[in-house]
Amino acid sequence: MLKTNFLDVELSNPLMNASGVHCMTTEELDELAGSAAGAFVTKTATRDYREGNPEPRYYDTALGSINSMGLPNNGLDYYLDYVIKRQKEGAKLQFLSVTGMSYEENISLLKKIQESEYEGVTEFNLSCPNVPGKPQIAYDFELTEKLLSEVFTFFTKPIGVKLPPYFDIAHFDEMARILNKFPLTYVNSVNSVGNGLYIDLDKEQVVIKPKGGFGGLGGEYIKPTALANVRAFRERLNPSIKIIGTGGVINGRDVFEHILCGADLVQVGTTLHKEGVAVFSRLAEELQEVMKEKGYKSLDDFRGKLKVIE
Ligand SMILES: O=C1NC(=O)NC(C(=O)O)N1
Repeated sequence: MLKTNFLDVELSNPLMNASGVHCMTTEELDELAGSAAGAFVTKTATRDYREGNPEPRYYDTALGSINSMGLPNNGLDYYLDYVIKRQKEGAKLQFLSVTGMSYEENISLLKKIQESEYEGVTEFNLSCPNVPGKPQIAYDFELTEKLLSEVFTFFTKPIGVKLPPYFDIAHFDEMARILNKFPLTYVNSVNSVGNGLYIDLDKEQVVIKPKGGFGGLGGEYIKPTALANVRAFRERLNPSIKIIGTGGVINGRDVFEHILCGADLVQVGTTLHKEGVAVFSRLAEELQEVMKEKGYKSLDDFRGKLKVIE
């Protein structure tokens, strides 16, 4: 009922973690691999190990979360070794998330993956909002086009881009125009809604230390934005470019809405952080329930079929 196909690999369901949540260590990754999730993605890796921003840097709220992690990770080799090992053990589909701390590092990271034994998917994170002084790449259209143009002069393995949310139709148009130039496997919309501010009223204080309390928002706050980005890119991108929908998934109905907007896979961040890997079986059951209520037998029956008001 929930089975889906991605790069000719059959997945039991369209659910996976959002990069950054429950995927920093091999123990966490093993737990994801052993869970009901259809697939998993690693924490975004930079070339070298990164401590990340000072704590507190993550805070769960009633309606979602705010984070300013600052790309803490164990370095590319740690994650590359992990996915290659699992690939040799027969893993069919894996996602490795990467980003560089400079233009040159972005290129050198992808060259290293291209030259490695890894045959899985690379998720190129163009949208981390939390490294002080490092603007989100994908908000710079020229830079994004320049970077992807160079990447595709040598990169031939499956690759998707993790995008920030856009809030202007002209930006959807411009970004889609650029992305349609490249043989991307997919586009993942959205990363956290950058630079929000959450206040502890009793203390009259922010709740995270980095950047004066500014951080990326996740959870219920961002579902309408996430759905709009999934829908906008599905409407604009070549059908050969798949869509991964991320943002605001609390229950099976939210998963259904992402797929209705065009998502092929759906990632879960904040709710996974709050609930642990049991969230995947809950969401799978709830999605099946919604589909049954509506008389759908497969995801293809309703994917991308959101109706407008004529
Ligand atoms: O791309 C990212 N998005 C986030 O919301 N946080 C992390 C991070 O800060 O490392 N990175």
